[in-house]
Amino acid sequence: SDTFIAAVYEHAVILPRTAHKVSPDDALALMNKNMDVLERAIKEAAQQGAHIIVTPEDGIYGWVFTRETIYPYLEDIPDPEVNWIPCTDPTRFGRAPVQERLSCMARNNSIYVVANIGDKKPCNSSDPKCPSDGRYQYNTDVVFDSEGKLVARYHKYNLFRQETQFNYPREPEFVTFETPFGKFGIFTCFDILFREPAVVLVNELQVDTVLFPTAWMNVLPFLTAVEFHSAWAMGMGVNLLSANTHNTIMSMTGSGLFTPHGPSTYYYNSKTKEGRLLVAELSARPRLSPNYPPAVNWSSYATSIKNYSGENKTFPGAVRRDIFTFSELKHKAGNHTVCQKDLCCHLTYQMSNKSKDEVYVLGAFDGLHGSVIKYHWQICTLLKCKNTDLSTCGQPVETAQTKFDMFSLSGTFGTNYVFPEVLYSGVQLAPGEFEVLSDGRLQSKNGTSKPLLTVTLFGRCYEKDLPHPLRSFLYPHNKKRKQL
Ligand SMILES: NC(=O)CCCC[C@@H]1SC[C@@H]2NC(=O)N[C@@H]21
Repeated sequence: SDTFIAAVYEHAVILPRTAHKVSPDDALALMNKNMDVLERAIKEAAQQGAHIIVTPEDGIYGWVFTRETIYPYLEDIPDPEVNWIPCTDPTRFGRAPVQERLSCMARNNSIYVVANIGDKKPCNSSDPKCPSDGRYQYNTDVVFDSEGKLVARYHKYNLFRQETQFNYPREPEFVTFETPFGKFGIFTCFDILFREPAVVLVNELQVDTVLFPTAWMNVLPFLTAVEFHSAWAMGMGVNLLSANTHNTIMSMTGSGLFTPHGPSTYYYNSKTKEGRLLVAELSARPRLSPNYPPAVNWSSYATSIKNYSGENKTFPGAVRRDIFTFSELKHKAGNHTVCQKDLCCHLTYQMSNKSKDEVYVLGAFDGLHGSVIKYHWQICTLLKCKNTDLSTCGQPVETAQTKFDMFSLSGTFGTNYVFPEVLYSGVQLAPGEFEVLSDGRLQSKNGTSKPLLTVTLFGRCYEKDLPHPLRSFLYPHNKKRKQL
């Protein structure tokens, strides 16, 4: 069929009450409490006609673990090649109550169910990389089809900071599966910032829709969940079904059904403690749709024009640890250029009202981001400073009062991987209010309906990333895959 109905559930995970190791029965009791909530969401999604539902990373037991304390929560998850329906044959691969229950939820409600659980794989001294406790532990996504069959298993490749409870898989896995409603790929959370497996799934394996369980901590100004995930779907030209964990203390909120044209529906709520189900109808094969966005040459416009207004003063400013080059937008309207290293960013803008209480800047960043894992960003951004003191430009700010009649932002990017972001006051997206031209300009269509926080072209130069320090230490002989 041309379309399908997709659902994501932002789940407020019930966390373990103790940091100590618990028995397998206690671990299962906690996981069952979470699965009780997920089951209600799955039933509701199925009633609304959904063909597939995505639930969040860490959604069944949380994230506060050591290798040892997570062990009772893990199950051996077989390769889907084995053709297994845990609901009808629960003991075929040993004890697997979580897989059994997820499979039954899928089967009983005739819906594909996507969940994130932990996989354990015993190893021994014949494997020189085998951890000293005799097992590998993986952060794992699983997919059960509408008959309850395990059809996909994906081990998270780009672990985030303190996920010390899990191992890095030796190689990235490129997991896809076909359905009557398109080809699907899957990866998890921090993976979205890297080439493998994310870009390979889209550009080489040509998936239509990416399934994306996440536990994403929001970071303004460029990396709040809905902002970046919506931009990634647009930049890559695929559907992205993003289910975030809901935990406001950890700044985790923001889920959505994102398409190549922008968000179909999304949710961001930092006030409530409740979860939320989102359901929407999406194109099954967006690349075949007549209005699929044309390819973009991200540097075409910016390299073709002369730098605007060379006499604007620039100043350095920190966005977290990254030092940007900024230039203040002193007037109600104008043209600006700001450059850093190989990147020049151009902006034409007109504010609806120029308030004395708010300062906006144009910023450029071209360099390595990150302290342990170092990966290369090229960023052009129009952003609101926290207050009128220029030293606050780049600090998180959630509200604004200034609307724009127009903006047009472009940059001399050295990459094809540029993700267009527009964020309004209150961390709200701007569906249908902006467009990306084939020459690389990100511009408003009819001005902004709400005050503006940021307009950003977020570029990733994957080939300039430094080798991952831990992965190179563990697996020094792994070859770099040839890039397209
Ligand atoms: N569970 C995860 O893998 C979390 C990862 C991503 C969070 C993103 S990565 C860069 C930003 N820094 C954060 O703390 N949150 C954002």
